[in-house]
Formats: sequence, structure tokens, C-alpha cells
Amino acid sequence: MFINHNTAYELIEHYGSPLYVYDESILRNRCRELKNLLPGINCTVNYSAKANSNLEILKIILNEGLDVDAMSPGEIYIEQLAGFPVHRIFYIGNNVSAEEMKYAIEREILVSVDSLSQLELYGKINAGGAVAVRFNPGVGAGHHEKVITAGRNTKFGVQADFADQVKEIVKKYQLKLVGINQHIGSLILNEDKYIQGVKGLLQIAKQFPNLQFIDLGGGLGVPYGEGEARLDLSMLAIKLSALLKEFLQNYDNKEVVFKIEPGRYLVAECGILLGQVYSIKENYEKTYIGTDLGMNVLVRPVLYDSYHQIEVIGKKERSGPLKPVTVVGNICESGDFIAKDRLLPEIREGDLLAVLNAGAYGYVMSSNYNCRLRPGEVLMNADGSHRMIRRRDCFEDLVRHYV
Ligand SMILES: Cc1ncc(COP(=O)(O)O)c(C=O)c1O
Ligand SMILES: N[C@@H](CCCC[NH3+])C(=O)O
Repeated sequence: MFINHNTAYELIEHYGSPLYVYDESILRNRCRELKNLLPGINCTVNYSAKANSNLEILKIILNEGLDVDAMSPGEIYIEQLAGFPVHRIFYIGNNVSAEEMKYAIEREILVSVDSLSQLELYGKINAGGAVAVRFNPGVGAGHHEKVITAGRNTKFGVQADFADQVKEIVKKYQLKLVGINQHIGSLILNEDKYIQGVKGLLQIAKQFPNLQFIDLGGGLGVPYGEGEARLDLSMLAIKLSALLKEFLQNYDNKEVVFKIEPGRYLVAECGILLGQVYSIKENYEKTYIGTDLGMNVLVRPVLYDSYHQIEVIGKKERSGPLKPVTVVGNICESGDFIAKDRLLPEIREGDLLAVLNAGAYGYVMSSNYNCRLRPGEVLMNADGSHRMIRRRDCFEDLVRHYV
């Protein structure tokens, strides 16, 4: 963990609980790692902002020289607010309305369409314009079926063998197909799975000889479990470089740019979630640790059975045997948990808990369920100072939209 126990107490006292805390240095290091992934290859990094769209996080990523993708006009809006110029935003929509498409087109933001019908729609709105198409290479990957976004059982992408239909629509509306993209799924820890997807996309790319870019997608994973192996980035880089160089030998446009589109890899490990233990109880065979860390704050365990390491932060160090406990929140659902039957050191009421690797798909998926207030977000600077980068909700936020 990037803060010590005293700092954790200070932060909670100062900003309230629960609280997302991000470390700027870790975030910057991750950006640099991926920016330098493929030396000698014409490759750019699109940060996938859905993983964490905090304005200040976006500004740091912009400052590191990365581009961004957007999944909605809302993401475009916030990315522009962060300072991203339009040519560095790539709108990868899914089942979007004509109005949403126009929102991007009017700003001269490149749009990727996700189906033949959306390509038709694009043609009708912006005949003669530049467009990208998201393909489904037929292989998917990811930590849970809900996040596998390619293969035979997903709504995403244009089927790999529909290249001819794409060409027909492109011709019909005199579009310029400038790029193709894919995203096969999230949390890939085995580089060969990623490579397999890339091979699929490159096969498709061969049928479009003059693309300006080929976007290989995100999905690079980080380890969540104790002792779980990291994705072997250097091996990924070696295999990917070899594959892309081989592809280029027979590809018409030697200047084609490759893109990767990571979300989680950049932001997961720079974030922790702090919360407080309010009550401990035995209920038949189980010990429940009652906290303010419910599914409203971090939904990943409930939604995907995701594992996040938990660190117990007592006022004093705790020794003694580990005990199995179930860590739950304060939401009115039996499924409201953060960790089930987890072996943890002794926990007492008043302790803090730190949920690790909470920077990706944490705050962005939080909610006001049960009229709970969404937590604040704080950034730790390299010199150990900290600042609030989003305030906690207040009661007025709960009623802001009533008319
Ligand atoms: C199109 C697209 N690109 C990139 C990502 C980023 O995924 P990850 O956070 O797993 O890198 C996603 C999310 O899954 C996505 O839908
Ligand atoms: N929200 C998912 C990842 C989905 C990525 C977006 N398609 C998670 O927390 O693992």
C-alpha cells in the first residue's frame, strides 16, 4: 500500500469515510511503462477513460502524453474539459443514437461504429466522412463472462467475416475507413491471450490495405490476489513487436499507427479505497465485519465475484492468527459484501480497512443506492501532500435533479 497507517487515519479524519485515494507517482509510472512498451513501432496509447474518469486523473494522463477513448458523449465532454484536443479523443460507441453520433461528428472527433447498422447510420449522417469500425475477431478473453467483449457470445463488434459488407457500406456513402479497432475483454494476465486477439484483428486488417491505424484494444490486467503473477509486459512487448513487424512487411501502408487501449492497467494499482469498521458480529457460523464499504461504493465483488486484497489498519499493529471473516457494507441487500470468508488479522470496531487495487472500475461504478452518499476522491502527490479531487456527495446532491 502506498500510504502508511497514520496517513490513512489522517485522511479519513480530514476527508471523511469511505474515501478513494490515488497515488500520482504510480499512475505516472504506469503511463510511462505503456508509452514505452513497443520501441521502434509506431504505437500510441489510448487511455480507456471508463476505468476512471476523474477529471484530475484525466489531466495527469493527458500530461503524460496519452490519448483517450470515449464510450459516451459524457466521456467526450469530460475529456474535453480535461484538455484533450479532439484529435486525441476516439469515440468508440456501442448502440448509439444519431444525436450521440452527431455530438462527436460536429466536434470532429473520430467515431468507431460497432455494427453494420451503425455504419449505415454514420453514412447517412456524415456521408464522405472518416470513420472506424470495431471488429469482433472471434476470440474473447477476460476475468468474467460479463467482461468478455469478443467471441461468439457478445454484443460487441462486427463479425470478422463481414469485411465485404463493411466495404459495401463504405462505398455506398463514400466514407473513408481510416481505422479498425477491437477490444476482446478485460483483465488479461496471459500475454498469449492478447496476442491471439491481435492476430485475429491483423487478419481482418489485411482486407483493408490503407488503414491509418489499427487499434488492438485494451484489457491488460493487473494481479488482484496475493502472490498472483503480473502480466509479463516484456514478453508481451517481444511477441507483439515481432507480430506487428511481420504484419508490416506485407501491408501497403507502412505508416499505419498501432494503438493500444488500456484502462485498468493504468489506474487500478494507483487507487485504494479506505473505509471504517463500525460493527462486528457473529451470525451463526460466520463473523461479519460491518463497514461503510458497501456495493454502492465498490460493486466489483458483488457484480463479478472479484477479489480485492484487504489491509487491516488498526491503531496499533495486530499480531496473532488470521481468522476467516466476511466483510460487508451497510446496504440493504444480503449480497452486499466486499470479501467472503477472507482470512484477515484480528479486526476491531474503529479500525480502518484498505481495499487495494481499487482505482479502476471503482468510483465510476459507484452509486447512490439506499440514498448513500458517494465517497470523495483524494490524490496523493509525489511529495506526500494530498488534495481532494472530488468532494463527497452531500444530501443536496441526492435531490439535485428533482423538478
Ligand atoms: C472499447 C474498449 N477499449 C478499452 C477498454 C479498456 O479495458 P481495460 O480496462 O480492461 O483495459 C474497454 C473496456 O473494457 C473497452 O470497452
Ligand atoms: N467493469 C469491469 C471491466 C469492464 C470493462 C469495460 N468493458 C471490471 O470491473 O472488471
